[in-house]
Amino acid sequence: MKKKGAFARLSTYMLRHKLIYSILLLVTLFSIVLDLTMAWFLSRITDAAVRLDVEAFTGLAWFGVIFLTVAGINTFLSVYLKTNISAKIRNELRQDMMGHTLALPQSYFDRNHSGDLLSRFTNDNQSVGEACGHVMMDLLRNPLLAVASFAYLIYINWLLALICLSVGPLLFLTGKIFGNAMRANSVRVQENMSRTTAFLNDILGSSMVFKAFSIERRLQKQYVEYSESIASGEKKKARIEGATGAISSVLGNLTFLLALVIAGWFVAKGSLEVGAMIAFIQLMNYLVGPFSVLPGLVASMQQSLGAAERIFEVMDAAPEVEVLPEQQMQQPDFNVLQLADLSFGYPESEKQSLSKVNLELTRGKQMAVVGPSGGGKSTLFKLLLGFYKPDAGEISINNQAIAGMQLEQLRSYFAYVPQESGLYTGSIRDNIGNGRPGATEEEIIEALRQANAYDFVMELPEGIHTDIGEHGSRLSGGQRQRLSIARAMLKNAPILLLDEATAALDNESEKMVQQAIRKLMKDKTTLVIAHRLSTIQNADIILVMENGEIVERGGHEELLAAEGRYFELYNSQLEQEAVEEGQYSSLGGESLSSGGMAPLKQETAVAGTL
Ligand SMILES: Nc1ncnc2c1ncn2[C@@H]1O[C@H](COP(=O)(O)OP(=O)(O)OP(=O)(O)O)[C@@H](O)[C@H]1O
Repeated sequence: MKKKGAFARLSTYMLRHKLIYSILLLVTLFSIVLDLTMAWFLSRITDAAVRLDVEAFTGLAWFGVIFLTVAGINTFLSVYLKTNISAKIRNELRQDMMGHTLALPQSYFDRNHSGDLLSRFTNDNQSVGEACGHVMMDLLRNPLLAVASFAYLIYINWLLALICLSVGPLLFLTGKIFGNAMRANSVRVQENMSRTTAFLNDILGSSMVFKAFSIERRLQKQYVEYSESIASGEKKKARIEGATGAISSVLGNLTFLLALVIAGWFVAKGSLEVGAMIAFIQLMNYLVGPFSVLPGLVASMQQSLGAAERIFEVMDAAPEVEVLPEQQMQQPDFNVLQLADLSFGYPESEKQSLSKVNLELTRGKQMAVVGPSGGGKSTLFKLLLGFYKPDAGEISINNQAIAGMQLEQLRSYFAYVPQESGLYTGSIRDNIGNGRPGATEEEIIEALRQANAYDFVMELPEGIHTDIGEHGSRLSGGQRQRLSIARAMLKNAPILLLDEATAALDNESEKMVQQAIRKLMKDKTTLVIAHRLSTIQNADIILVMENGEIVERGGHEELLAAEGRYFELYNSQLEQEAVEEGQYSSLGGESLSSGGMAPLKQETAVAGTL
């Protein structure tokens, strides 16, 4: 039933190309006429030869030339149109799928592996394209060819025709049995391919990790397993195809010999001409051939419908927006952001990640959220940006609940600097330009200046047009962060959401990043997740989050004086940094970064305040 659904859905794409399909249908029907004409032509040549009719050969030769030319043109049209229609439908499906994927909520991306999605965009898309072109037209052509050939055979000699037809069901049965086995196997191969793509996606995107941990051998071993599972499926496919081919060919040859013997007998008896016998043999191939290819085609179609289902599964996933958002050009006014009794647990988790969170952030204030890992800090940001909806409680901006806002309107209040810089392959200009569409080169350069990124960008071979590689891999961690900050600067939204990177940067780089952050925070309302408490001592209010709850709040001095959770965190960080600094000193105080070793954190907790 599901398969039918997939076919009906696919038909809506096919119906958009009625004209091409109509021409393709005519070309296909004409190819059948040409096949029958070929049988007729062979019989004429044979008869002329048997009758020693030399004169007839001139006309037949001309006919042959025209026939071959027409057949050639028809074959060209058929192949071209089938490939063309496949390409068109694949293109439309890809675009629709991308449009939908971009509209999917964050929860979808959290649940599904990007490699699996990738395989739907590529392998499944290709399989569906083939179904809409070659497979479908061959499914139409083969039965029609068999019927037309059978009619012609009956016209020549009905008894012989019926004898030949009797082998058809046998061939069909063979094809069906093996077709089922083939389908089950190809589903397994497809699943294995999808798992392998996901695996490749993970490891090829993190080459530094597998190198640093020296897990190449383990990955190779794991990949060998994946690759072997695909190969074993393909070997099984070869066995099934081999067996189908062998049985089909034995049955086909048997039919051929049978027809030859019987037709020869009719010729010897004088009730069939030699030319008719030749035509008969040719037609018989047209009659029997489809019986052996049809089950394979049906299996192929079913496999493609399985692929279509996987594509439609993505398109059926509930989007978070009906229409892809437009980037807002106008800065909205902002006065106050409020969270009232906000509670939230991730859909697949029983744990509450946020529990009755209350806060108020007014214009121009700087608020910092600190706390142990897993406390709920990033989750808070995800809810603010509308990636997830709260289970209870409310978020409001300017006293308007965000639940009633368009997502693009909500997101226009925030400039987000994520922990991972979130840069794309492409030029620096394009990446920073994502902050505001249509930004001029001067504006981009100004943003780079403010983010302390201008100098290093100008030193790159092509300046702002330099390609930064996958996720900015050709840049240092600090450079990536500064570009991410420049992008947020360009957006110039009223509230800055800054998820401070936990990655250790060398001193110089960190100073540059901190300066950039300070500029970014100037005159801005800021909500910052801070991992280094030293960076937030000037914040107007500090919230300590633990187990999804705000367990303490207040100014830096106030919280230290209270000697509570913040005090503990602060002291433990001081101790840790003192230990690290001790380690650094014991190494002779040389520049670790210049010595080629991993940089240790050297600053004390009070340094580098914002
Ligand atoms: N997509 C998810 N699905 C299920 N649980 C999640 C998901 N993301 C986070 N969690 C859980 O929610 C809780 C809060 O996580 P969150 O990422 O908000 O912590 P955090 O305070 O930002 O931690 P860190 O400082 O390490 O970044 C954790 O227990 C975490 O395991």
